[in-house]
Amino acid sequence: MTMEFCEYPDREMLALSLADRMASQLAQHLRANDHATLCVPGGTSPMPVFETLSGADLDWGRVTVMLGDERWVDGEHKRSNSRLLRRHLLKDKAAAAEYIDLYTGDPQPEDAAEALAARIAPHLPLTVLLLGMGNDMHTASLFPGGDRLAEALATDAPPVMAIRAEGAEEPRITLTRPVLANAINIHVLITGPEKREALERAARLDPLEAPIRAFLDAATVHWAE
Ligand SMILES: O=C1O[C@H](COP(=O)(O)O)[C@@H](O)[C@H](O)[C@H]1O
Repeated sequence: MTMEFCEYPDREMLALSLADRMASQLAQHLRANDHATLCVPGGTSPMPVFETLSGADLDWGRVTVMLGDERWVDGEHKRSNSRLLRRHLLKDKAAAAEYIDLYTGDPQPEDAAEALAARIAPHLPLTVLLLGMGNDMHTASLFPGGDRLAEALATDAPPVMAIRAEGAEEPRITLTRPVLANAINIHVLITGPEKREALERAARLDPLEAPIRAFLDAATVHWAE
């Protein structure tokens, strides 16, 4: 499989079109299955997609939503990915979705990884996965230089792992390569020239240097200036 690249005239068009595509994939899955799982990134880029998706006409009561990674901070902290999700996605029609919060309140993410793996297991494979990417080519919390990156990128990695990296401000919890790469539909959302250049560079590198690389062959990349 090779990466599909979609370029949009502006960020608004990107958000509308990507949200529509993700909603269609979830709806199609729900026509043949009882449940669907939507996995999304944190950070700032996906906000407009969330805003549109939250109003999508879907049977949200049969959809489980989770993040691909979380910063180990309280749910009300300004850097919490869950906080962003609650404000921009889990509202309107999407308020009916089940949400699996990766932040458990345990002192360290290591304390929570095993229980989280058991919690997400019945919801796999992910039906629709949206990934973001940092300028350093990290995706989810798979950071270049992360203390357990090689383990998290291994094909036999545990589904959920704690990870620490210089580029991350706080300890993280992340879904790992086997869970992410096994998603039925994979989308990558990036905006701006710097991220486009980083993505093009990542395509020529090893996942250990550019973790997003691990998912590109099966992904549709969505980009706007
Ligand atoms: O720290 C994170 O960063 C990436 C990219 O975020 P953005 O703000 O540049 O869009 C995000 O995909 C990841 O989920 C998040 O934890």
